Amino acid sequence: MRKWITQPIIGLWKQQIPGFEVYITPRFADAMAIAEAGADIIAIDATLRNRPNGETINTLIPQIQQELGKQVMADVDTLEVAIAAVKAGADFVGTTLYGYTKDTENYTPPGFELLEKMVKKLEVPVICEGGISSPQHAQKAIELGAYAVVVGTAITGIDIQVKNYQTALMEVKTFGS
Ligand SMILES: CC(=O)N[C@H](C=O)[C@@H](O)[C@H](O)[C@H](O)COP(=O)(O)O
Repeated sequence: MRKWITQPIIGLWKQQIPGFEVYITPRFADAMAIAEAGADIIAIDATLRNRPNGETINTLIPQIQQELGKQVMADVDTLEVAIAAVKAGADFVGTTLYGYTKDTENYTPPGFELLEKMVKKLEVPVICEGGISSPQHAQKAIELGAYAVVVGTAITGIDIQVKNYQTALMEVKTFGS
């Protein structure tokens, strides 16, 4: 992508590491690979859960900024985690993990409530990511003060969308026959 566009790219690397729940850019080594691939902003899981090699957001965020010269987007699930990430130096925070951690498993993205709280409390730009599935959702996020909106599955998840149509139509067929 870097070769074709000049717009800023947010990069991340999902890595499942046995024994750890953190999987979005869990280690500095992962961030390094993303930086080499041409990302301008590196998104990391900024929750306070354990990560490999004893790394923490307090070591990882400054290291990415100082050694790689990249900005950091902190993917968070709660306001407390967002505050800690900003304290550690995060340049952006995102609602990415709202609904995807033990602390938020009873909530469903988009995290508009979290977005509102973060916009009110934090000095850094807040990105609304996760569960944005219509232009109206995106509009609402911006109205609530989001600096930017990330749309994933609703645009790129063609396999999921086809499956949803298939499931819905199978139900009609089963119940209707
Ligand atoms: C929780 C997690 O792992 N989120 C990931 C973040 O990198 C991606 O799988 C999501 O697609 C992205 O956040 C956009 O969300 P949605 O696909 O709902 O628009």
